[in-house]
Amino acid sequence: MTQAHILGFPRIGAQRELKTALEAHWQGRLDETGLRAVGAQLRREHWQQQRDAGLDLVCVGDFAWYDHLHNATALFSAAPTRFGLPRSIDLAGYFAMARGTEAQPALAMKKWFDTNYHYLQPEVDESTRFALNRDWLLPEVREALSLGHAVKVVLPGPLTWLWLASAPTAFDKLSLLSLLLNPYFVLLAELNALGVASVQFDEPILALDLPDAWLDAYRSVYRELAPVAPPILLATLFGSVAEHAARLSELPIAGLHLDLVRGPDQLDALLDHWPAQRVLSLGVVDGRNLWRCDLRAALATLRRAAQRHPLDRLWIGSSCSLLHVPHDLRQEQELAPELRDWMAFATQKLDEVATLRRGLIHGDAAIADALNDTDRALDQRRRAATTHCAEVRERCARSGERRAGRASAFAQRAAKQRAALNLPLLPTTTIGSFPQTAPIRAARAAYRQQRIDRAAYEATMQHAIRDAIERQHALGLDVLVHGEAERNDMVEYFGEQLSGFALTAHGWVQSYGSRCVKPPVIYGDVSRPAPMTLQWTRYAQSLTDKPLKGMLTGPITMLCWSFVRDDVPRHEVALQLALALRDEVQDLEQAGIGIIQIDEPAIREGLPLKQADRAAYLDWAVHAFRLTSCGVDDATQIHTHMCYSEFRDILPAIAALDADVITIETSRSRMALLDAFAEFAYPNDIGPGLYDIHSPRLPSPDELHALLRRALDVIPAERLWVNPDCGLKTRAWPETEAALQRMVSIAAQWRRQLSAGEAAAVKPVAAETSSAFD
Ligand SMILES: CN1c2c(nc(N)[nH]c2=O)NC[C@@H]1CNc1ccc(C(=O)N[C@@H](CCC(=O)N[C@@H](CCC(=O)N[C@@H](CCC(=O)O)C(=O)O)C(=O)O)C(=O)O)cc1
Ligand SMILES: N[C@@H](CCS)C(=O)O
Ligand SMILES: [Zn+2]
Repeated sequence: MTQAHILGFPRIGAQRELKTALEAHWQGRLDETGLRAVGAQLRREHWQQQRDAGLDLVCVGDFAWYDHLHNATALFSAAPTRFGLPRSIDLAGYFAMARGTEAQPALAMKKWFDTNYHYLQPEVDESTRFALNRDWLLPEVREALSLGHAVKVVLPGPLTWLWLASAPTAFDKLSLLSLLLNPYFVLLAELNALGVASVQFDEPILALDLPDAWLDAYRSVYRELAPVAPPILLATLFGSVAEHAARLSELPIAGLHLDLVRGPDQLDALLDHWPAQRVLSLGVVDGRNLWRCDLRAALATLRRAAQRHPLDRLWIGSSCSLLHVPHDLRQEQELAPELRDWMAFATQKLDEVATLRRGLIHGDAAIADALNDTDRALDQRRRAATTHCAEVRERCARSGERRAGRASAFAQRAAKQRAALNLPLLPTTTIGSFPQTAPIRAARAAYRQQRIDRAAYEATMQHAIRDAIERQHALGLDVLVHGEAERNDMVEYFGEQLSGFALTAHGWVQSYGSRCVKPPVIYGDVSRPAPMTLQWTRYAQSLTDKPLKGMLTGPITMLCWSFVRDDVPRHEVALQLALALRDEVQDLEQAGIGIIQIDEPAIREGLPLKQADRAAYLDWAVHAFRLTSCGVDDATQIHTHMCYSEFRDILPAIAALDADVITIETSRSRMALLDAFAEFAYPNDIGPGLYDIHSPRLPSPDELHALLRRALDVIPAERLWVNPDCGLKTRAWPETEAALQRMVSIAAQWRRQLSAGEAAAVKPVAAETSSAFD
């Protein structure tokens, strides 16, 4: 029977109930029973929503306390031995790996393919062994079955889990595959016995360029698992798998899911190969963006498929999990009705999927109201004057004619900057944000709710900035920042001030663990009506004689971390953003700000998954950054910052950005990334992150010392900066100051020794007793 389903639902809750409960639990204000009750309630509500919308199956296994890949790590008892956990991982052990402990840094956090969601990276080596832990997943399956739902269990495919795991360099992870299949095997047999309707194996790695050995492994995996499992739906997502059509058709699986939003052209290749007696699930409702589905276009695609594949074996779905979109558009009462009419959040997408199923089976007449309403909204969007600005288009056309670049080469600029800034060897700095304290957030909430006026709000922000400057003075940092107190988020803040952007009030999307972001929506041409950061930066600089780093979010990060219009190519939107931000850079320079950081943490994330598409992206992404940054004088120092991504494969593009200084995340990988920068002979200054800011764990002086020493082994001291690996907004002041104090002190020791030519003799400062682990 034609079935309607989604690949997963957001778990954080319409009111971010899971976030609130998790943070209360971590702070000791909610016990495990209370936390579990919140999780169970959310699951119940989300299953009921799927059922009420008319979907044929509900997803079980998409709920996670922190991350769904980490759930599989717990389910298969694959904790790295360094955590010293018992074989059966419990909730406390799960959180210990996610957040780090006094003794152990957390698992590395990595970007989930090209999304802004972060997964916890499993760690494997030749001693890794697996066993099914029945405390995970199975109780949730029983929960859903007992509520009478038709259950589709969602699991990371074994090859995706293994591919994403980190391992020692020379170790072949595939050698663990047969061991990993054992617990899968046992689990699938149990799911079968429980009466689960289907198991969805998410295998997003199929959208990458995979080595043959991994592609070959698909056959043995699914041959082994299929005989004991409920019907297996292998879900591909985030790109086309057309080149694997023949190979996938040979797998002994019941169904295949295609992401037709990211890979619309793959349908024909799959229809050529995919056997008629098996299920083909077509992901036509976009799980990555919030634009309303063009129901007629989606129906046309489905009908084209139905001409070549039996209708009762066609499923209709979301392109990927709805994890990446906010919960419910009905909460957005403050959004302009015109704009709201163009959108669909997760809840509305459930209806879209169900409507498409009805339309496909019963014809247009059965969904006439929905079709007419969509036609009206989409037509209105196409004709809207608010999306088009002739001035912006003309400026972009003019700017596209030339390549942007700094006036002089790095060496000449560096000399002028040294003279202008007068910084010591191994300058110390931070990445931009300081703790977003309760009073800061409360003042912003009060201002938003009009309980305080603009003057009172600004006074609170100025107070926070003054406080941050004083603390940085006391710590002895060399390059100061204003601390970003006034920013709710590094992307949303700019979105609020740029034309062409709209903001939601409740459009939260999980980024990692309990942390959420509210991506702004780019619906029209982008421009900058007025300076965005000048006032705060000037104020901060007025409080110090030290250099103060201006702080901007770069064009590619603005693009990647927003919901972007789908009626204009992404490279054009990037160009518009670059020109708007370029104006801000120049205003900062004119105001006497000698160092300007343009954050581009998302530049790697935007990289297409397939090699063949990468050069074109990197070309326009680098151009956008250079256009933003290169209009300044040689003596103005441009910094950039990147975090939580694998940068090895884009080092030439990173070098082509030609930022004078780059700060990067390296601490969770213990500087492994820095080796890549060194091997590539990265030419400009580097600040490898010396400690992980996403964990409340205080770095020990020994660790800081060892990491700085490793950095000095591969980067000349004259080009090395000392900093944490990302902004400090998620931390509290006591742990922030304690960590920075250690960092500054280690830098000072090395500086003294290097100046005295006695590098080898440097010893770590004595370890302080307490740890700020909370
Ligand atoms: C650097 N990172 C970022 C990514 N993406 C972004 N868009 N931004 C980023 O900074 N991707 C990669 C990483 C991910 N890292 C993080 C780190 C931290 C957070 C985070 O802390 N998120 C906050 C929400 C931040 C925010 O928008 N705050 C607003 C609203 C706060 C709020 O909830 N207010 C309450 C009232 C509170 C009160 O005190 O009364 C309300 O409105 O109901 C603000 O400060 O005004 C989080 O809480 O999860 C995310 C990604
Ligand atoms: N300047 C930002 C960068 C985060 S990636 C911050 O410090 O939070
Ligand atoms: Zn960062």
